[in-house]
Amino acid sequence: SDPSSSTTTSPSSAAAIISRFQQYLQINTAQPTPQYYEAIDFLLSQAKLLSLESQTIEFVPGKPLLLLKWPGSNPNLPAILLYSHTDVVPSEHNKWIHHPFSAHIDDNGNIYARGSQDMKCVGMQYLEAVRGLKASGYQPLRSIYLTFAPDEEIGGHDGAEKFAESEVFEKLNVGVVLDEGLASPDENYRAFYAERTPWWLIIKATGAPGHGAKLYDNTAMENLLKSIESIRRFRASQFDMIKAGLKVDGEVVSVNMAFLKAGTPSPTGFVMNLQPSEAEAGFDIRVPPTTDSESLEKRIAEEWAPASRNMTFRFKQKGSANDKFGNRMITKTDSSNPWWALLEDAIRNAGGKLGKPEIFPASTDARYFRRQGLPAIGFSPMANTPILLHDHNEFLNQDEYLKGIEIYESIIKAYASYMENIGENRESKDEL
Ligand code: MET
Ligand SMILES: [Zn+2]
Ligand SMILES: [Zn+2]
Repeated sequence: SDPSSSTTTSPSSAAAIISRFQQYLQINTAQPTPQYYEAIDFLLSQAKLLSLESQTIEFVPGKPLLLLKWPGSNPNLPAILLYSHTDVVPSEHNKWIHHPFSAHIDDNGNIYARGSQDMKCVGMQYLEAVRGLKASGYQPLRSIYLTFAPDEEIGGHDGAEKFAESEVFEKLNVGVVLDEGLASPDENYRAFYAERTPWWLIIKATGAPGHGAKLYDNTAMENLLKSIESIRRFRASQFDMIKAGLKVDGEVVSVNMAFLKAGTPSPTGFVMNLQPSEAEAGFDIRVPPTTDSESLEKRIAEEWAPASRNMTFRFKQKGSANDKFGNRMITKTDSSNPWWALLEDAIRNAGGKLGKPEIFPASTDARYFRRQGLPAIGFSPMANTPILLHDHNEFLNQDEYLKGIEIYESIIKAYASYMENIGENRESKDEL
């Protein structure tokens, strides 16, 4: 038979691997109407070919979470969880050079798709790494779980949050979680030991309504603008520390205005000669794990939305700072956490380089596992790649993707072969 044709049709060939990645990318799982069942069906068909055990769980109807298992030979040892989310953020199709669900590969080998970086790459790379390890005859000591979860991009409340709090999860006896990281424009991969927690703040001003021609105090618009100015100054103070090179993204509080809602609408536009009695603004705030959240809350109550200026505030989302044992949600990177050193070694052994441990500047579902007191590491093997998550023209180069599979084979092997019984009695250890 023709050897070249058998290479291209073999499931382990690069062409077959890339084609499976494209297939996953082509499923439209964009919020707010992700096609979850199509994604799960595709992943399940892959899991069957790999003889993995599978279970689909719907903590909330219509929001399936796929749980796969490669059983280890020693089920008493805590297991490894390879975590990914199936949903992606929406995209403005007509502003992309290739349609975001085409998974088009250009002449440079760049694969364009929403989710190519965040984080369908990682989900499929886990599966491909499992395929490679199985083909090599590897047998894990620890059980390996793969989770494909819904709704990360809208907060993870009906996905990872419920999963991490479930009895199903407790029974898995997970010892360490891998979740997403970020692309790196240089040759060093990035790994994250913590993340900023999201506070989605809505402030509302009320004030006296009146004629558009009148100057008077305590209008809703004026009250809101004073707050916006105060928030803008705070934002600048945080950004200045980054600009001065004193801090990096994950170490300061970010505040960005997400919306402004004010005015009196009419069929022909906003009414111009009427000062509205209400005005609202929404802010995406990200709080580092080291920030004193009480003082930030005080700042919000006293400076950004003071009752004395007829302001109120509420949180659309407010992540917790501490885990369920009252500890800060920070995964250790020192010798007390062998998973970190194992990760570093495994990446190096596969020919990759890892930069310094970082705080993830945005938010991931890893926070729900850290909240359970578990070590969770954010890592997406994308070096030499511009950071394009949530951006137009998100892409990942196919060679980087293939390299990432080798990196995961090395990591999974190191993790699932690790003998030491760790990750147990965490609660009592913290009390000592
Ligand atoms: C705030 S929920 C997390 C959604 C997304 N990963 C983000 O960081 O914006
Ligand atoms: Zn993500
Ligand atoms: Zn995202």
